[in-house]
Amino acid sequence: MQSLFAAGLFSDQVALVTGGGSGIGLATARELAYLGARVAICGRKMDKVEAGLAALAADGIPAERMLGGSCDIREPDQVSAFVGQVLERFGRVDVLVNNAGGQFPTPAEGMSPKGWEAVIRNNLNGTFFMTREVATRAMIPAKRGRIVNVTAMVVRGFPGMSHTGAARAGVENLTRSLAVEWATHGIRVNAVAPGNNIRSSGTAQYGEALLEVTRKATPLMRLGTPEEVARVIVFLASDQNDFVTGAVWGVDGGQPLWGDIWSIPDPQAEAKG
Ligand SMILES: CCCCCCC/C=C/C(=O)SCCNC(=O)CCNC(=O)[C@H](O)C(C)(C)COP(=O)(O)OP(=O)(O)OC[C@H]1O[C@@H](n2cnc3c(N)ncnc32)[C@H](O)[C@@H]1OP(=O)(O)O
Ligand SMILES: NC(=O)C1=CN([C@@H]2O[C@H](COP(=O)(O)OP(=O)(O)OC[C@H]3O[C@@H](n4cnc5c(N)ncnc54)[C@H](OP(=O)(O)O)[C@@H]3O)[C@@H](O)[C@H]2O)C=CC1
Repeated sequence: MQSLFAAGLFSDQVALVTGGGSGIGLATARELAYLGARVAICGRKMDKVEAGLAALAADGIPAERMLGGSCDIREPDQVSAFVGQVLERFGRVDVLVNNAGGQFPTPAEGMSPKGWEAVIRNNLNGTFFMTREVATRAMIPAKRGRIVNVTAMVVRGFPGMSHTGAARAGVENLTRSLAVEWATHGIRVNAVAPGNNIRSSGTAQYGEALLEVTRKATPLMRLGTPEEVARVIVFLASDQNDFVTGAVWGVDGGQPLWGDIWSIPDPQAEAKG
């Protein structure tokens, strides 16, 4: 592979990427590993994690520089066990990419309390549990860390998926709070918000028709790639990013600025006649 970044940028560093078995997480783990990092990836399903490890191996990353494990970020005990495994194997964590997440489309009025809670736990709680664990056990003691949270494009709300809109907005606010609280510990905390227009294993489940709607609502008139998102994550995770913290960077082809991104019934259809 070719990288925008200098070879060896992450030598001697350890990166933990949640949801690193597929999509944006895998593209991020791949680039970090290519640049010299030892990488740890996790997900709920071990087959996905194993496929991710196999993809990294096929790219020439040596087995001793990677670790995969099953970990549901919603479960503090599993988070603690996985971070323990990473520390036992690699001894440190320099970079944490909180990429794991997801939701399901549903109108708010049809959402059950359990459905709401499932998505808040998956995106907001899980991110906090992992972040706190890595910070307290690795980054704060080392007085050094780079955390990048992957959110979503929620500046216009998220009609049709209000649970994830609320959770991602929560993560963005958490990003700002921790950037301040942990500046003194040498930890930078940023977020990357992919547009709802990245072609990945994740968006594949929404189908080509919806992807086409979202492509047409993107000023650049194309879908983005996981690698394009990964590049921004990697910059924010690097020591080249010396003066950016508490920021939320969009990677979205201009999507927040224009167009209907998501086909929900027109809320004003009746009024329009
Ligand atoms: C291309 C066009 C634009 C697309 C924009 C999209 C932008 C974002 C893209 C991405 O995020 S890519 C990543 C994609 N991957 C996913 O989103 C999948 C992630 N989803 C999950 O992992 C799970 O669904 C979940 C959110 C973690 C929930 O799973 P959990 O096991 O906790 O739930 P359950 O215990 O089964 O159910 C709890 C509760 O939630 C309701 N529910 C769960 N799934 C669905 C569903 N698919 N549809 C409707 N409702 C769902 C379920 O009914 C339960 O409630 P009760 O019925 O018991 O009240
Ligand atoms: N692609 C896009 O257009 C957009 C993506 N995003 C966000 O970007 C991130 C990456 O998405 P993308 O690569 O596209 O999709 P993927 O579905 O490929 O990636 C999501 C990854 O997260 C893992 N994951 C999900 N929930 C958990 C959990 N509770 N614990 C541990 N791992 C979990 C999944 O593995 P497993 O199922 O095995 O747990 C999977 O590997 C997600 O947070 C997604 O919501 C946001 C906006 C747009």
